[in-house]
Amino acid sequence: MIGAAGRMGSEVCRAVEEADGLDLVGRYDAGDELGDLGGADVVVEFSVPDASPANVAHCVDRGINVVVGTTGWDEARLADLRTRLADHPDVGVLIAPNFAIGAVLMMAFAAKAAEFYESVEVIELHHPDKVDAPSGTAARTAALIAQAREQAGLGDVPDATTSDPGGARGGRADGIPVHSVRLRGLVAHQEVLFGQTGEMLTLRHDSFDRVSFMPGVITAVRQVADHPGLTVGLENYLGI
Ligand SMILES: NC(=O)c1ccc[n+]([C@@H]2O[C@H](COP(=O)([O-])OP(=O)(O)OC[C@H]3O[C@@H](n4cnc5c(N)ncnc54)[C@H](O)[C@@H]3O)[C@@H](O)[C@H]2O)c1
Ligand SMILES: O=C(O)C1=N[C@H](C(=O)O)CCC1
Repeated sequence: MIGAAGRMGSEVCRAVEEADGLDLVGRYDAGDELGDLGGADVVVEFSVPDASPANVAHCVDRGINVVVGTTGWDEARLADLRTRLADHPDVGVLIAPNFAIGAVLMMAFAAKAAEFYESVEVIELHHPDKVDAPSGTAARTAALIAQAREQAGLGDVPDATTSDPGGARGGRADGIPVHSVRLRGLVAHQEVLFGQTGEMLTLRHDSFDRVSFMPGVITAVRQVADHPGLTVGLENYLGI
């Protein structure tokens, strides 16, 4: 486990220790020498966006499969990883912005709904110790929605705003409005609002506890070696 001392890392260590047929062979965090990672077959990586690419590269170069939950993997970082994986065709890497089954379904439902609505906005809500905004889940949701809208021939979301000195309209990801809330007491939550004349559809998912991510992480650990190359999104392992 890389990032073992973190909120997610410590929960993953617990889950792996409780899982039948899995052995936790090493815990690594900032400043630790990764070396051969204790001879691991699979590494789980939940660290920080700026450290994750180097950690994953270290594993790939040693032929170790990796399950990555760290966010911040933009297209440039993914492209570098694909290049690296080309030299290690047997290694599997899964990068998933959200391992909660409900969040994976919410993203799939949002992609499905996108073509039917003129307006859409994403609101993500997380604990205030989170360092990145928008969340990886919101960024991925926006990318999926943007792709579906483009395929459906939908243009920009309607928005007549011409004055917004304080940034009250929030940010944009792939052209989709995204609003990031940071609030003590929250864990990880997201709403996707779809609007059409006379109606509105709201999709909402809540992770109230980090245990919600563990079934997805354990499923990924068990499957990653059977999926060589780079996979983005747990839905690809779940047949969603
Ligand atoms: N995919 C998901 O389902 C999911 C769920 C929750 C969080 N996340 C993401 O996981 C990441 C971690 O979240 P968290 O809440 O556990 O954060 P955290 O701050 O609690 O933990 C991060 C850990 O990484 C360690 N770290 C920092 N630099 C490192 C390095 N170079 N090498 C190894 N370890 C290093 C830190 O010391 C810390 O222990 C974030 O990017 C977050 O967005 C993803
Ligand atoms: O707690 C976090 O940080 C989370 N990050 C992921 C994201 O950015 O989408 C998933 C949910 C929790």
